[in-house]
Amino acid sequence: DTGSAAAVPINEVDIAYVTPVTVGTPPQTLMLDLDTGSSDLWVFSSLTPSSQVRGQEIYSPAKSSTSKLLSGHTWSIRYGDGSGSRGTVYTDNFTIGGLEVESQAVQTAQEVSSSFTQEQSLDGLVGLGFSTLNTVRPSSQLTFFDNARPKLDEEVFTADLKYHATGSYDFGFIDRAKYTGNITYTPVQQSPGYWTHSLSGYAVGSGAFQSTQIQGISDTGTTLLYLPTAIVTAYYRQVQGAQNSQYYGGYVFPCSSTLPTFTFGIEGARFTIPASYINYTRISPTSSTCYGGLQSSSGLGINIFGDVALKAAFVVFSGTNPPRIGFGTK
Ligand SMILES: Cc1cc(CN)n(C)n1
Repeated sequence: DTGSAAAVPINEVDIAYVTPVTVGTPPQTLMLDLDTGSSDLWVFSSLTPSSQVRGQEIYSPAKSSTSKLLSGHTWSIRYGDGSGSRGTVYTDNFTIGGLEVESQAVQTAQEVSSSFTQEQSLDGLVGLGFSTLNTVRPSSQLTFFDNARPKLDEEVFTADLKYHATGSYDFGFIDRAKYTGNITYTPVQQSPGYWTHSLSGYAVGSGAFQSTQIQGISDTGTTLLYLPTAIVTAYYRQVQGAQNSQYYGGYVFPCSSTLPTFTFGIEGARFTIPASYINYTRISPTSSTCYGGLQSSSGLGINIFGDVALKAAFVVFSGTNPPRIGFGTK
């Protein structure tokens, strides 16, 4: 089997991407954020207090003839950006792009943090990290990918995220029409549960490529690219008027700046992030100061290859044994 579904940016700066999924019988359609940086599948639901729901679609297990309570099981998750949610668990039929998993653990939110309430276009997340990260207790649950794996033509899923446009997620096949040349693969270290791998180096603009191993996680649920401070300062040194602002919590610069591109390496391959992806957003709608799509990872304890980097490539998440990740030019 295979599946293919859209990845739709939820706002004009691609802060996150959502994908239509269906839960239950008859199917209830929700727009979920497919997140390779976590492993919980959770949804706004009929159990979410109405004071915390602001325009989101909800899953109502009572309206599904195939829902089953996973009795005595709860979950609670906190993301790197401080957002979080918690609740109870049902199993039900779950499909993405025509690919169905029967009896998928669907984590129903009984509480969500304010940033989720404020994001009216996002109805929950589908964790596509390794199932070891799942927070359901007393018994942890499998991700959609792990449940779908036995029926997939190929043990892969791919991400084709786009800048200010709708991209796609595919399951079970690698679509040759979505990239040129070959996919370059590199090993993944699956503990503690992220898609952890290394970049082979970087270049700022037309500068020389610096060969250096940079370990981090490819995380479709994180908006920006977070790298070591030394690399980030070298980048913004090329930008007139750029500064690392305590007030805004990162590098800002005049929106009129000419930004350099940023190139990262995967083994011998090179992928260049256009300057426009790094001119991320105005710090407020009428401001002429802009916030960068490349920021320092020093506060995070981990480097994160988020959407700003991933949307510059066609990415293959391979669940083979051992797992690996592949990047193709598009
Ligand atoms: C909701 C959410 C998901 C992620 C990335 N895994 N972050 C940083 N926030």
